[in-house]
Amino acid sequence: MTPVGSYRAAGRLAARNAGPLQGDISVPGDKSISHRALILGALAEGRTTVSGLLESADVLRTVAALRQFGIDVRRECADRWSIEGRAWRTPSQAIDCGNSGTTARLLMGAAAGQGVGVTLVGDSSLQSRPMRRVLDPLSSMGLDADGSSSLPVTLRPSQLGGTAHRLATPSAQVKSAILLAGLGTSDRVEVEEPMSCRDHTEIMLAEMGCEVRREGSTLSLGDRRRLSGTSIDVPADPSSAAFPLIAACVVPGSKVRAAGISVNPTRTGWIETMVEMGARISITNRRTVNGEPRGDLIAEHGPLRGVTVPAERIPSMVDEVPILAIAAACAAGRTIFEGVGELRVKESNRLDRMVTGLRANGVDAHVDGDCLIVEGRDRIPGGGRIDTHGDHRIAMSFLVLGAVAEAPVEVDEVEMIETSFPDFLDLMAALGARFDRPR
Ligand SMILES: O=C(O)C1=C[C@@H](OP(=O)(O)O)[C@@H](O)[C@H](O)C1
Ligand SMILES: C=C(OP(=O)(O)O)C(=O)O
Repeated sequence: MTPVGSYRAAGRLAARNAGPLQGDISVPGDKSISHRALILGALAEGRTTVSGLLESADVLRTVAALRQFGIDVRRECADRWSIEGRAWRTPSQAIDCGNSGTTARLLMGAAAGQGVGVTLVGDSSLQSRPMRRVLDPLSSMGLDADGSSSLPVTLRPSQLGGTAHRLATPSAQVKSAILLAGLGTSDRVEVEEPMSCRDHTEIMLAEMGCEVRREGSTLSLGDRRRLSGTSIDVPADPSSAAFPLIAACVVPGSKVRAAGISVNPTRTGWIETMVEMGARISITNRRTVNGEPRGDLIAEHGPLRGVTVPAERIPSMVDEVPILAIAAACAAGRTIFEGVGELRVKESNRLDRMVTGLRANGVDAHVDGDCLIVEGRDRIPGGGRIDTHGDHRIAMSFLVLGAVAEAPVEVDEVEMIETSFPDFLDLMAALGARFDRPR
């Protein structure tokens, strides 16, 4: 194996156990809040400025898309973006959402509400992800769209009315699409969520002056639906922070600190789960900025035990299940993740990828219905080669496993880590992780 100089290159990469991970890290901005800051800024009257924006491939897809809708979105300087809200224009060409489900689904809602037509396309992974869950409620509001259940999808300019929609799956993307579409009508717009899922859209709508009410599990838009431009500071992404912090929990002798991480309760299911497993993770310096709670996190190595994670908690940790499955592999006893069927329709079938990858590294895991079951071990043999199916969270999860396994763990591709966490490899290397380019 040849040691890697710059970790940002594409291709295969192996991670090997090189001892403790230690240091302070600066985790990039939250992906969900970054998409929303751009889209809501484009829907607002006046100028919105954003600091801490995540400059990852997925978020840059949203930037490019908004420019196609005629919005002036600029990177003013390092760490400051501006968006001048205005009426949206019908784009002259199809919008390529790349690998980003959030871009595709939130833009469907926003474009429908703006009464503009658009064709949305995506990469092969995004083309295989379900879009009916967004198109059905938008159609019930009066959207005229082609009949397809996946991308490419064409929306035609439509005048929307109201809806009272109960989410069939606890999806923040679907909830957000309906609320954004609802900005284009004065009719009653209600969304009922069976389990609470990330609430960044509601929080940011309210911050920008839109009336959003919650009664129990039902959200509704009030009469005031005009947004005013504002300043947004994006907290660091807890879904990205989970990789180095969980790595610190499983690699003996490690201690990692990360400041300014979103600790919005709709995102902290992974911290709750790790703490239940016995992990030494603490949150200090809690504060709220733009209606979003954030705090400083410290994670240290310690013994973990298997737990059962209830289905109701999954929406608050839906993107962290792969890295939590790595923690479960290092825990004493069995961990059961209940109600994780949604992982089948992410960038890859993440249940299948985790089971196959864990087994390739000597860890027993299986799926039973919608449950993922991982049998923890006190030593991880490693030595597996992972076919990531182009999924960033699968690649990062198994590179973390390599930091604790006896033999290196190799992933087939690392380029797509750019979609959510462009600095992941360099940040892990700065903590002491070692990656090699397999010959
Ligand atoms: O709204 C969002 O920003 C997101 C919601 C989640 O998807 P679902 O809405 O499909 O659960 C999550 O997996 C995705 O990474 C980001
Ligand atoms: C599922 C994810 O994102 P998206 O739905 O935006 O593609 C993710 O980042 O894990």
